[in-house]
Amino acid sequence: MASYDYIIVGGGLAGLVLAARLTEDSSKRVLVLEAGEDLTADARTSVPAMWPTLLNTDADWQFKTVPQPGFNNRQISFPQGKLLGGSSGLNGLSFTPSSKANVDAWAKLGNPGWDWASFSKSLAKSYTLTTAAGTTAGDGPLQLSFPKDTDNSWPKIWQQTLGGLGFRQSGESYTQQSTGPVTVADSIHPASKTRSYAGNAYLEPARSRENLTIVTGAPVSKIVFAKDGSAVTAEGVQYVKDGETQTATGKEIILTAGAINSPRILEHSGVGDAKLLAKLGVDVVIDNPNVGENLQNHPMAGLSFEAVEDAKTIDGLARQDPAALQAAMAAYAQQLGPFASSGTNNAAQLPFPGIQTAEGKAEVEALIAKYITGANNGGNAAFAEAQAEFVRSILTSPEEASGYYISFSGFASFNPDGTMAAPPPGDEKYFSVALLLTHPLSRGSVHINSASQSPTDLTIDPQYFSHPLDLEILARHLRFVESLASAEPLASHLKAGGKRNPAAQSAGTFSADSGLEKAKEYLRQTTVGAHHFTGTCSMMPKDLGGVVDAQLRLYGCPNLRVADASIIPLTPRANPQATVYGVAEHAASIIKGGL
Ligand SMILES: Cc1cc2nc3c(=O)[nH]c(=O)nc-3n(C[C@H](O)[C@H](O)[C@H](O)COP(=O)(O)OP(=O)(O)OC[C@H]3O[C@@H](n4cnc5c(N)ncnc54)[C@H](O)[C@@H]3O)c2cc1C
Repeated sequence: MASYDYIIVGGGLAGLVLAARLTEDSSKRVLVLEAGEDLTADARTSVPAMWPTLLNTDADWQFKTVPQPGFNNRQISFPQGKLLGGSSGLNGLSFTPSSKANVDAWAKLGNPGWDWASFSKSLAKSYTLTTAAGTTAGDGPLQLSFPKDTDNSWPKIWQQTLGGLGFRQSGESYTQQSTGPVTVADSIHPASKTRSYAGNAYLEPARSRENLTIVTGAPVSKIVFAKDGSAVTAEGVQYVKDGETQTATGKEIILTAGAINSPRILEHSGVGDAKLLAKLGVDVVIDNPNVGENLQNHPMAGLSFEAVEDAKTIDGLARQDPAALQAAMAAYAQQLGPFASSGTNNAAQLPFPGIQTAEGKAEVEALIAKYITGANNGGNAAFAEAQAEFVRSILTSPEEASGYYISFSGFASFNPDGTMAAPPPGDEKYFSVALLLTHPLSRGSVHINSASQSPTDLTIDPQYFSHPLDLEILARHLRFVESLASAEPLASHLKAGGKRNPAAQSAGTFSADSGLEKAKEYLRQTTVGAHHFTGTCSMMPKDLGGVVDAQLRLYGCPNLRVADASIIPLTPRANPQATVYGVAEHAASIIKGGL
């Protein structure tokens, strides 16, 4: 049986960052076990716009929530990458670091060394950013760039419209804080305009190292523990390869299977709530009811508005019009056009609508007083208090964002089950704004419901909108989206009285007196979950709800660490990949003894 210094369970975003960094020391032998396959040579991972073609294939875990009462009992299906590189190989490419306030709040929970000042250094190790002017910042493996197109007027329209409403770009858009319009970088290589991700940027330079072994198509079923009195040591892992169960042993195990699968593997291995595990017939190794709790995700909604006839949008391509497809392919040959970018570069981080006025301040204070109460906070009371304090500080500051707005030159709407909706038939063009609640208070859970491993052995319950303040805040941001559409210069690029996405069309306007209630009902009907799960093996003191300590060691088993999106105790304010790269770089420094 082979033995290693480190066994990395899950060769996804965090797993491959760790594999690359830990094998820099040639004396350390590292094994990576990845359930999915190596698709690094597959065009669906490399051509930026092709990622949706990987959804609902074998490269996707194809998860589904239980019915969500806050979403009128809809079940929301959602993807997670099952391939070398994990979700970084099929994600939407936006690279949006979180705010200083968010990361500092992790440290405040009792995680020394995880404040913004320290964490941002690890984040900076991960990327090289090439600006539109061709200058570079940083020298990390991941390549970031902006679209090269110069004939697109939407970015200016977006910035000028927000500028007219008092929101000017501030701070640095991708390396620190920023409130107002932001130009978001893509994880796309500036030279080739292909996806840059853990599967190539981190893996390629490390792949040929003799001390690195990668096994794909190798789902890990459990961690093997040894018990000596009350001391628990992780000895190795059990995995399946070509239908055969195998075991690998290692001095240290690092779990990086993502926010859904990391707690799943722990529970199948006997680490979790003893009562739940005993009921399912799993032998309990470490009793910690926090495993699988604190599941956080951004609720995401949006509005599409009909654009004027000569607007440049991607609706023709989305309707698979052959001429539009041909034009997009020709443009991609020049490293331009919709295939060469995420299409989500023009965004905004905006505070509570109206916070700049005395009325707005009073409104948010009244909402906080009404809704942040013990009865609503649920779960671990001490954590709920800390989380509420953090969210209160965000909501009451004109410098912090409670809404993340992503503009899109085309129809962008979701089906009731969370999948992307196609544009309605016809030849109308659309401009859309997707809206995310940056820091939801609602928290859910993911737990196994059976000791036997199967695709249905998980109960995933994000509990969207279970905290009533989330809906109240998002509804006010939705109204603000509507008001944006009637502000200049954007208004002149939309058809007066034009169509909207069908659900918005039937809901009517949200700005009238009864609009807030309409907005809430529209959100219950149409909001979906982003693919941004965090928190299920949270890093914080155990009595606050923690699963790992600030060195990322599992409570009760010091040679098992968790080091992926699941350790993030308070979710980042927008798309999380940048933060997960930072977490993995930080973890590598901790493990190598540098921190
Ligand atoms: C469709 C989609 C779009 C997204 N868009 C964006 C975006 O535009 N911007 C952004 O910032 N973020 C985005 N994200 C989120 C981002 O990609 C994730 O937050 C990030 O990849 C999480 O990293 P991770 O290492 O925790 O997990 P992952 O990258 O998901 O890696 C986990 C790995 O573990 C493997 N694994 C799981 N279980 C086992 C097992 N039992 N045995 C062996 N291997 C196992 C998985 O197959 C996977 O490879 C998106 C995510 C998705 C799914």
